[in-house]
Amino acid sequence: MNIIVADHYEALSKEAAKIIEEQLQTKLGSVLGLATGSTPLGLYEELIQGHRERDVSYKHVHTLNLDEYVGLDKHHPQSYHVFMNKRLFNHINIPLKQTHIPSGDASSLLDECKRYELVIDEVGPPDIQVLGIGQNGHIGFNEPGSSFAGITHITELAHSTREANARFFSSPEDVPTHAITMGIKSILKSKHILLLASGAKKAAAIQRLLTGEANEAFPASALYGHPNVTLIVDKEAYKEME
Ligand SMILES: O=P(O)(O)OC[C@H]1O[C@](O)(CO)[C@@H](O)[C@@H]1O
Repeated sequence: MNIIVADHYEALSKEAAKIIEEQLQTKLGSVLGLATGSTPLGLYEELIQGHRERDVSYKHVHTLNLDEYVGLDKHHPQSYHVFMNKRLFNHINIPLKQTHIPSGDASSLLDECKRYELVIDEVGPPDIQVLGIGQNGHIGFNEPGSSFAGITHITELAHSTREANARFFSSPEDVPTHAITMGIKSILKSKHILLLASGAKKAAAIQRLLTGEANEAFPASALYGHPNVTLIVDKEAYKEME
């Protein structure tokens, strides 16, 4: 695992944006795997700036998002569809038909999981997959105990994940109980994984990631089995290692 320790969150976001923009220079029609949550927000701002100021183009890019809440339609303000449109897609020149996010309100969630796995195979694998990490080590919405052989599936969110994400909802009970997520096996198909972690709240997870062993109790440890992972952390998230 290649590790980049950035001084602070802004530097981390710039490092990640640099890697993505280099990828886009190499291959116009790159496939980007994207994540939600707070961590990639700075990266998305950098990418928007790169599009506006340096003419970085997304015309031929395809994106694949990791997950979506079950039960929220794509216009719900807390859906990951709205998140991605507001935070990135509406500000760059990517045709929306080239952006892919699982539907959390499909009439058959099982069929939606199968459909999305086919989309991953048709569009992907991502040249770069952006990942955040939960305090409990989740990647995507693969909570502790998720199989490393898992493909796109419906998952029950851990209590701690619902608590952590309650900040985005008007009340904690409004946080959905389930999500549709790419499985760990689907995530590991990506050619290069960019794992981002910022802030003291992630320090314990990063320490465990860098000192532990592969174990389904800690989903991020599945990344040991991938040949091309770059971890970009800020000093706060890396402090247990120093
Ligand atoms: O970046 P955050 O908000 O700390 O979230 C970490 C991870 O948790 C999730 O938001 C899911 O809870 C992921 O999408 C994200 O990668």
